[in-house]
Amino acid sequence: MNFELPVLAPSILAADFTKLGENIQDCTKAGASWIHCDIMDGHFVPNISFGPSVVAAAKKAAPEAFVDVHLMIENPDNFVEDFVEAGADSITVHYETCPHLHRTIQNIKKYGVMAGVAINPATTISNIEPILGDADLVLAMSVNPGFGGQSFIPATYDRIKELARIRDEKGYSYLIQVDGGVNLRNITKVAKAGAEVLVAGSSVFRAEDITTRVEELTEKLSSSNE
Ligand SMILES: O=C(CO)[C@@H](O)[C@H](O)COP(=O)(O)O
Ligand SMILES: [Co+2]
Repeated sequence: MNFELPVLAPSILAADFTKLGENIQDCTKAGASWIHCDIMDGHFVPNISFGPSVVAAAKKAAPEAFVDVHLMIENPDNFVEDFVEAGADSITVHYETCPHLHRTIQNIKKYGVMAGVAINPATTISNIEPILGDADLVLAMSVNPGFGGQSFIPATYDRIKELARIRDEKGYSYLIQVDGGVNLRNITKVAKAGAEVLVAGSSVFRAEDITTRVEELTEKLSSSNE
């Protein structure tokens, strides 16, 4: 899969589902190479979103896009195969839902997709240190998971830096992803802290013009490297 870092991952949770394909294509037209899909079960998080059929529809709308599936569900192992079949290119599970996280990560990798580990804002990074060498992606949640449209929690900046420090020190290779409350005002600071995959939902899909907003956010990401 071809993408340059840092990369924007528009979250379709905030899309207009009556025009999902069109909304996604507005993103890819503007150069978005990732699409983020939020799966919520009403148990781990207090909200229900959608399942594999919507992920399959997203993949159909943009077959060339990298489909990033964020599982905010209990017992994620039971659903990995369904999301792979739906077209997921990466599957991220929450540390908080996985008593056998090592096994879950290996199970995801068995399908040949990227395996990610997410942590809630209140979870200490040291909890996932034993698994960091196996993870392809680490997602530091910058809001409490469950809803779009929340405000970015500023303590996340230090957590991103810590994840980058551990990766350098240990020679690991995971991508650092940040999710929640990313917008035009803070995206440069989030990227400069070391985030490489930046999820944005409401900032993209609630904009007057989705394509323009993706271009604006991507431009800020490109210049954050300078
Ligand atoms: O996983 C989640 C929320 O739990 C996110 O992916 C949100 O969907 C991001 O939305 P915004 O905060 O950017 O509106
Ligand atoms: Co998400």
